[in-house]
Amino acid sequence: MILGQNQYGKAETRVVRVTRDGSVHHIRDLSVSVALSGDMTEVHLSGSNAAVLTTDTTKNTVFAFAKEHGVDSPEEFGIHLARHFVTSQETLHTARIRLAEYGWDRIATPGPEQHSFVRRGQGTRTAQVSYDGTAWQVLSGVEDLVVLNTTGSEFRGYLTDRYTTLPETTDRVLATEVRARWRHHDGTAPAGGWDRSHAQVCDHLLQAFAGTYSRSLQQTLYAMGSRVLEHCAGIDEIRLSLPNKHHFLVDLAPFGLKNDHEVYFAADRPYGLIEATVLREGATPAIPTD
Ligand SMILES: O=c1[nH]c(=O)c2[nH]c(=O)[nH]c2[nH]1
Repeated sequence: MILGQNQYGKAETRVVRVTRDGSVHHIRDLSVSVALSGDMTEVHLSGSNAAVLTTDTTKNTVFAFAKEHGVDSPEEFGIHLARHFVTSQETLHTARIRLAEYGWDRIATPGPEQHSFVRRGQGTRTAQVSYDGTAWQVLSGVEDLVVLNTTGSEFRGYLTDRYTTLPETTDRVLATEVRARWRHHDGTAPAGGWDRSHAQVCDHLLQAFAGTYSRSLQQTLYAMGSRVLEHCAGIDEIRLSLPNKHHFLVDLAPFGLKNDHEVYFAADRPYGLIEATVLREGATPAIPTD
């Protein structure tokens, strides 16, 4: 028997960092998952824990780093953690830090105190930082970003066989829940910073979704990915996973009513799942496909 790939660490540490600027407070809210790999044969085979930095310690490090370094951005926080684990223990060779950020918007209040927030409903920001002591990989991303076009979408001209029942449509609702991850060239920070870059990419994704006349969700996906690569020079690769959130026109004829693209049944499953990577020419694909 041979021990194959293995990794360990504390998953989904929820850390909320409040920064107090007098009576004006700022908040960053993260879920941080640490996965470490290295000389871990003995812990699996003989039960010696001598090479293991405990998952409890990795959780504590997340909290301590939130205090000591603050949270500038998920990417920057992940870089601090990955560098720390790989450079502080000889037995740890690689670190992969996954982060999800839950956004909070300020609730505008009349007085000088600014300490009230409302959870942002628009997508969850994600990041993944990997470091092996030499090379950095930084992926930024977004998930749960739900978007819908009420027209400007058709689907026809597809293959048919004896099992095909789907009618062709020249006007349908197109809706999806965007999951996107994009890779920064050499793990390098964007010129305007991680936060600005993230906001720009999300805006390009939304503009491409809204602005593309869609002959398929596949075509929309490619338009979204290529718009990001066209506008963001530091991004080499983007992977999109787009569930087709089907909206079926309801047959109102039994009630003597005409349905002129007004009433839809929003089915939640099954759903088509359209996934692809869009790459800059010459780039090597490195974003995992799962
Ligand atoms: O945009 C679409 N792509 C498909 O591949 C597909 N398949 C399907 O049934 N509906 C759709 N819609």
